[in-house]
Amino acid sequence: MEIDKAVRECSDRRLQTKYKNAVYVIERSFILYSFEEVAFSFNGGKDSTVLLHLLRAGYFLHKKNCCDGKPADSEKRCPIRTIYFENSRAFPEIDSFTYKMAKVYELQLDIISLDFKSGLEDLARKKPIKAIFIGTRIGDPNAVGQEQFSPSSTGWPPFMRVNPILDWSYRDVWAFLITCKVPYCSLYDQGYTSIGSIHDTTPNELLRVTDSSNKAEQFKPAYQLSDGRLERAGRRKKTPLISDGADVVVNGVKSSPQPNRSLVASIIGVGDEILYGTFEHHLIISLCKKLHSIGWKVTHNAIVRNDIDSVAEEVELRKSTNDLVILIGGVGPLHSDVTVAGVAKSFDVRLAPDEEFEEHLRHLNGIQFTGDRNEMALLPEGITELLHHEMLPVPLIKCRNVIILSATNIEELNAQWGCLLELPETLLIQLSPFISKHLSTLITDMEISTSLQNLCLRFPDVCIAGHRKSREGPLIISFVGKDIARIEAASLDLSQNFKDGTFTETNCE
Ligand SMILES: Cc1cc2nc3c(=O)[nH]c(=O)nc-3n(C[C@H](O)[C@H](O)[C@H](O)COP(=O)(O)O)c2cc1C
Ligand SMILES: Nc1ncnc2c1ncn2[C@@H]1O[C@H](COP(=O)(O)OP(=O)(O)OP(=O)(O)O)[C@@H](O)[C@H]1O
Ligand SMILES: [Mg+2]
Repeated sequence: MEIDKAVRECSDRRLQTKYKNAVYVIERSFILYSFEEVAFSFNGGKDSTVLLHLLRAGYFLHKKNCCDGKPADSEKRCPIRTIYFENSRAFPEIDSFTYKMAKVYELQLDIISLDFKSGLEDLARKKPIKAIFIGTRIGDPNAVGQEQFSPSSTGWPPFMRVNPILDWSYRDVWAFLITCKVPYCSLYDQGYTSIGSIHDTTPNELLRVTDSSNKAEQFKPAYQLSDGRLERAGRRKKTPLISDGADVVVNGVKSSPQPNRSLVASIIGVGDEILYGTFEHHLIISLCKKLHSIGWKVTHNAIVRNDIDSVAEEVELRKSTNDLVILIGGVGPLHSDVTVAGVAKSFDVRLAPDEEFEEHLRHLNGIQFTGDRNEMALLPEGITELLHHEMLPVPLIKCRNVIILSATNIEELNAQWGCLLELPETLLIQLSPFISKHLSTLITDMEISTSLQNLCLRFPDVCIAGHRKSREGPLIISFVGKDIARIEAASLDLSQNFKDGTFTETNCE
């Protein structure tokens, strides 16, 4: 069988292991379920193309091993029931590739023109389907919590989702397609790295090449994307990020601005040593200043213990009410480094080995891990995005709207912050900056308190605060906001309640 032979004869040990495991899952499924009870969910994408050829190999080997040594009637033919959910938003190239493959390999194609759930309900009524092969891979948004055999979710018709390539990486997918020299949809040679609908998919910007001679813009083929974590960079996010007026560019697509919205962040420092008072956390203060300088509001700072539950609780609390949560501290190989585990727990996912991250760590430390795996390379499964930048020795970890910084000193923090600002996927959009005005006065707190209270009610959009550096020194009233006219109006309003000369403008805070 040509697929089996190509993989067995190649020198890629890792691909051989992945292939062996996937074919094992497929062969066992053919034993567990009769041929009429299984279906293949095929949509012409790269992952389902890999699965198509694994199914062909698995079907052939199953026939050979289980049917009294009688091989399948043809190496090519794989008459498995194949379901394709067709819709008008699919790329024509995907449609035609799907139909072509179905013809070449004699798949029993069922074209379904309903949404996934209704289509599967309809299928369950008409056919005795018990298991469906799907090309889901860890890292796909819907892979969270899935195993190689995962029953369908509550509310869906009952069937087993069989995910033979769940643990395959982007690199494994391309290694397989190229090693086996099988055809794949032409869009992947035009820079598309993951394909959704015509409305939300563009070529991956990371593959763009500009030919300076004729100004033609081209894209390298998908298999040349070196960092598989960015395979979905050409897929537009379903919920565009919010902005406070400037154009927001998400994956190269401009979205309309939402004036006067602001973005909020929380910072969580992890470390018993900070709570004991033996270590001052200058990094958190510095992060506050950095966020403020790009127009973000910091709503909450917390210091938590080096304890998985303490981290998880705090992240859980902050992630739903903030646009971004930044964690700092508790990252590394020590027993007390529990930040990553805490983040996984807060999202209710397990930690799983991340081969790409492991390679970065190995490269950095030259470590030969003694155990099976390096514990530092265990990352929250299905929700982790590695943030790569040429200035970062190891990528930073992002899980949805939570970013984990590994900086231990101010120099490292400055470097990591600089990189975050340059990476579009960090969510750190630069907003219009905050403007502040400070008035200094020698009147007492008692004399000014009522006026300030009323002022706050009239100007809820301006942050008005008073502080003094010493009991005897002047009181400084600060006005902070984004609208200079409102800040001026608030400070004028206050001055008008007192006699001339009561306030002087000052630069110092
Ligand atoms: C054959 C098949 C079975 C699916 N089974 C489930 C399921 O059991 N539970 C579920 O929540 N979604 C299920 N889905 C939906 C997918 O998880 C996912 O929502 C879908 O692929 C849409 O992905 P997209 O939003 O990236 O297009 C299934 C999809 C297919 C094609
Ligand atoms: N329209 C569809 N019809 C049938 N199966 C589908 C459809 N859309 C998704 N699937 C199933 O879900 C799997 C995962 O889809 P996904 O889009 O992540 O991968 P892909 O389309 O194979 O490759 P790519 O990531 O490059 O788009 C597919 O491999 C296929 O099994
Ligand atoms: Mg796809």
